[in-house]
Amino acid sequence: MSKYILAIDQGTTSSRALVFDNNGNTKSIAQKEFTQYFPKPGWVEHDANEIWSSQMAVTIEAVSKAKLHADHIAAIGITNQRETTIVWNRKTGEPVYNAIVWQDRRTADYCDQLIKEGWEEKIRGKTGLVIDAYFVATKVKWILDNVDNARGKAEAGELVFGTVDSWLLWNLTNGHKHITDITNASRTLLFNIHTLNWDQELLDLFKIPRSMLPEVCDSSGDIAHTSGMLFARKIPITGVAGDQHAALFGQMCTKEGMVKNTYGTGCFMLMNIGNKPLVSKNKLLTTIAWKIGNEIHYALEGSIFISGAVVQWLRDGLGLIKTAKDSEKMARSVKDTDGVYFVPAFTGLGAPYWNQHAKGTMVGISRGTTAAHIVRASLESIAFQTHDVLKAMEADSNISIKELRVDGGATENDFLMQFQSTILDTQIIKSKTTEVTALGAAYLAGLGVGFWKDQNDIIQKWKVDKTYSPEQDSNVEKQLESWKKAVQTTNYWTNPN
Ligand SMILES: Nc1ncnc2c1ncn2[C@@H]1O[C@H](COP(=O)(O)OP(=O)(O)O)[C@@H](O)[C@H]1O
Ligand SMILES: O=P(O)(O)OC[C@H](O)CO
Repeated sequence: MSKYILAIDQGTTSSRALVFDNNGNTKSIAQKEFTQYFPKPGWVEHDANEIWSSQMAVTIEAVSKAKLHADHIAAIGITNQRETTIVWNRKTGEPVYNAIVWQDRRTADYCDQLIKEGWEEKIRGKTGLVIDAYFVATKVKWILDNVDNARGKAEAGELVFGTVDSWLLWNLTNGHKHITDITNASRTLLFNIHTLNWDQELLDLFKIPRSMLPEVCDSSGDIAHTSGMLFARKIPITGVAGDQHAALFGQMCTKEGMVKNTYGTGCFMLMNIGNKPLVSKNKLLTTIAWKIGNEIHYALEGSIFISGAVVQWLRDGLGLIKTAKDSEKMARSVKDTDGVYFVPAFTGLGAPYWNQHAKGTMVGISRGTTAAHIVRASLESIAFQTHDVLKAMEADSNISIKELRVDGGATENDFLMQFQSTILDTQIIKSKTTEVTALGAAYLAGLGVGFWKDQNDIIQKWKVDKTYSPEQDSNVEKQLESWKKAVQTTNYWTNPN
């Protein structure tokens, strides 16, 4: 009877739900965009209640579109935008403030202070992360310090915090479970990735009461059940992982050295590094890829904050293109960028540069520069940022990356994928399923409920759509050199000393 897995994919710009069959084929999909709030420059917020209502709406829609009912769903898998932080009232379930989104920079100055105080090495050692406004802890601290009575209530045990997985699980279980999966926990700056526990020294540093913390669960297994509010039957929730971790699993990068890059709003490259948390010497992050029972995998991660979002900006901010797809035609209409380089540091620069205060910088403009050159430079910037992360990853792991598995909205762009392959001198392999993140969550859930026997059962289902191989281009070195100078210019602009 239960022949399908339902995946809930709560992303930065939209909530999605997908139903997958036993072969990993998509039976139905429903998607709803929700409101982005930008209350001040550098601030990005979501309405946590809208996250939940949009997610609930698409979940019901996906099941009904597939002409199924609750009995047909063997299990639910959850995957989510990571680091986005919500604090809510334990009794009423009401958020005390909007969700502070991963892109939000409001705590950048406080992070600078922590760096000055010399916390970098200790925090990296314990959490695998760098000190940056990107992560959760400083966002929770900001809410406790800035929302009326929040700190007092938190200290009295009245408030709880969670990332988006935790918020969805709370609502799906009607407030019965306050849990988070281990991959999401590993993005908080509060979780020790060696001991696999919340770290008291870091909780003290950020002044976050322990009573606010969710319980940490595995990424696959018996995690929770829906409360019966959403669907008549209580459905088991047996898979939960942050979206990039789920995508690594969905790409079946289950062996050490395998790498994927997801080209969505941002770009996130993850390499499976096996069961040892290798600490990066090249400004990458170490994160927990997944934990299933006693089996733990770590990953090296390069987080690029802006990739597909640059194309949205070309469309909505500059009006240079009508649709994201147009960017390809326009980029191809010129033979190169005519010397224009664009560093799209709209929300600071992530890996491997980590400049919290960076702003977008365009260099090399002349009277002959056209919209097409700017569009092309924007697409190329995605590939150049990916190049810098990949090189850092090779240096850290001592592995020469011969194959990069890719997914996400911007992989629809053939120009970008081909350029990427040439710049990296690496094969780019696009998987057949475009919804790899949701599929990864479905796989984790399916394994947790015995829908699939084991990982080998799943590996065979992974299929290639397209492969891009490097083209001969004598300009690559020169372009990389110019890109490097453009990044230096960006850094100089925000930090002239
Ligand atoms: N043909 C295209 N060329 C370049 N970028 C594209 C194209 N199609 C979609 N995108 C970009 O992909 C992103 C959406 O991808 P998606 O994987 O849905 O991201 P997310 O999960 O972060 O919302 C958008 O930022 C959009 O601009
Ligand atoms: O929602 P996405 O796909 O842009 O992913 C966001 C990341 O999880 C942020 O770390």
